[in-house]
Amino acid sequence: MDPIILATRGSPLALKQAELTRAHLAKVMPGRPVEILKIKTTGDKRTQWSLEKQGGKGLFTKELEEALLNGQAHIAVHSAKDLPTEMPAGLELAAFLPRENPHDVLVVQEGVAKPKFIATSSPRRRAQLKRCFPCTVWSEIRGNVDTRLKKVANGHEAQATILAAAGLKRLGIDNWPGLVFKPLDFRQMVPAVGQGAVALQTTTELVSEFAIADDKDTSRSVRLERRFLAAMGGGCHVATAGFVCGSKMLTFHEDHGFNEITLPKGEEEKTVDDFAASLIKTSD
Ligand SMILES: NCc1[nH]cc(CCC(=O)O)c1CC(=O)O
Repeated sequence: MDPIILATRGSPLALKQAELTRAHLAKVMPGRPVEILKIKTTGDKRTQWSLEKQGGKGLFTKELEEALLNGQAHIAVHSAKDLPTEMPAGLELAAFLPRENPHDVLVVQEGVAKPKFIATSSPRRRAQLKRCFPCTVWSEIRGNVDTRLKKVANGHEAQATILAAAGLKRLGIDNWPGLVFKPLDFRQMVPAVGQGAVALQTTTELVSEFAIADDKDTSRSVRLERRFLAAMGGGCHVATAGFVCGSKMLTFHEDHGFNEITLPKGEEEKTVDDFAASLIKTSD
């Protein structure tokens, strides 16, 4: 039987996500061999680029999408968080793996109660944590999860950073010499849209074939979160956050602060659209 080819970035976290996908497909489509194709994205090549200033959309996804469109791969495995809301024609999200812990974690040098210097390249994280640490000086940080942990532990760049619990968990990291991990609750830090979820993207022709791999609960939440982000006109360079849990959606936006809304059954999409429209209207 022809193998299913998974396109993935080569970072340690991306490779873990590809392995998870392989294991998940082995369960839902037993007997189908799965191969992993590593692809370097612009974001992997341009390690010195500021994600805020030169970031642009799709820095970690574009080359994976190209592999789908030119037939090199059947599925592109993405961190849902890194995936722009606009998708090239002919591509769709076929499935989401069950979501990992969606929380963010403040990683601080041991013995530092209030970090004066925090490094993060995420405007979402900075805008939210500024409320807890108004006097902190903020800088950007790049690199894989372990690179960032090393940078903070050796103290050259900052005294603290913020990481996704999901990434740490998937890499099997639950402590680091010289650092303390402090999980942030949702009121301090609304997660990024899609955080903790792995999205399986395919061509339109293959969507139905891989729909069997979809975790319905994750899919519903992340699709609603992405709908909110799209309505707010955001990518990862805007401080917009959204997280759906059961019948609630938590949001944060730099101009509108924190909000919690209820999503009535059967009217979830309309409620998200109306809420986004009401926020946009108040900023006119
Ligand atoms: N932007 C990089 C990125 N993309 C996804 C994750 C973590 C895993 C996830 O959220 O699913 C990370 C690292 C981080 O934010 O700490």
